[in-house]
Amino acid sequence: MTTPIIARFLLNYAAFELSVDLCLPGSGVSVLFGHSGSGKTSLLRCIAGLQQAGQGFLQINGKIWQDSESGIFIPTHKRSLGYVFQEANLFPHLTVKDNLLFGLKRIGKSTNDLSHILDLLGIAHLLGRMPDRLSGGERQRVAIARALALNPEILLMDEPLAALDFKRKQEILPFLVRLHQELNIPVLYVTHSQQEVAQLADHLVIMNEGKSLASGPLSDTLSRLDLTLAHEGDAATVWQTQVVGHEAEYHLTKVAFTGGVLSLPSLLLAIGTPVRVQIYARDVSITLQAPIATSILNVLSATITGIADADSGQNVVRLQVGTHPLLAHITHKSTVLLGLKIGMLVYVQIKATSILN
Ligand SMILES: Nc1ncnc2c1ncn2[C@@H]1O[C@H](COP(=O)(O)OP(=O)(O)OP(=O)(O)O)[C@@H](O)[C@H]1O
Repeated sequence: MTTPIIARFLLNYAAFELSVDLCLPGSGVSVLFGHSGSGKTSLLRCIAGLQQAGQGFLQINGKIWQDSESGIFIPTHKRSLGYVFQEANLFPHLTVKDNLLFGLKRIGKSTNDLSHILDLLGIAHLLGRMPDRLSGGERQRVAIARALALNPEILLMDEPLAALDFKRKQEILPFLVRLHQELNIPVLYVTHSQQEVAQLADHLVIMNEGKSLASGPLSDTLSRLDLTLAHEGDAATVWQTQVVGHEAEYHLTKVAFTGGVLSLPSLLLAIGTPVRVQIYARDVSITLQAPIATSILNVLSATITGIADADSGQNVVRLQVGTHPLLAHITHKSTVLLGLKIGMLVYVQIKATSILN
């Protein structure tokens, strides 16, 4: 059992107030998502102790790092945390190895102790290089390794991919996904990118004007009809599935989730491999009876759990498939013609899925 993170802060700048009361999982990736200026970095800085909120309570891994009522404020250098910024900020005059060893020698560690981290981030072959001979993505992977080197109890990442171009982002994301699967410390990850949310988040916090508008498991939060995310053109839910079989003759892979099986374009993955799939609301249609002749392979039974008011002729319908929430964007006319109501048992047809990892 991991202890949840408790973070309560009231921080006042001249023209901005951060006021949050969060309880976050003590493992996995919690993404802080929100518009520019919503307070994501300020929250991360309060957690790191780089900013001292006038009123605050922070508990990480069962330890109290701040309790303004009791006058407790552990300074940043005594907090067991790793911090990764947008820019890698490596020491330019030191090799990758010496950058990693900086701070480690003091506690008698060598790069041998880091072999797992080096493997995870694919940087073992770069140890002798100077930072100016690294690509942006490599530099950032070294910065992440440096943040992990001291074995922190939490990893804070502030838009670690924002300074990279599209190609470099695609290059580094699989490393972050691997980290996510193998790290057993909690990660707080700030981003504006929906792609990073879909690929990395287990828990999603939506920040708005210094407050947490929503905080919950990824798919539950993505599918909340009272939030704008579910209404956007690229609204989607993300399901955790597992490879259960392949149909080589049709170039298909079957993945199972609690609620059924999905067919996906062929994946070269062993049975049992976890796979995240992203299902766009625009790719989901609803039928009252099981379709008998349809080209769509993924037909699942579902229960309607919510219908948002029609906006410009379109309804957002939230469904439950097994234990997974699902969104469908359908025309208001279809909602009326089919007589869709909360609680109805229906079938969903899922036209396409994006495989995230
Ligand atoms: N040291 C400071 N003094 C005064 N105001 C500040 C300070 N730091 C941040 N702010 C203000 O606090 C608000 C929140 O800033 P913050 O950097 O936390 O937002 P953010 O959500 O991380 O934004 P972005 O996504 O653009 O990085 C902004 O209005 C910013 O101008």
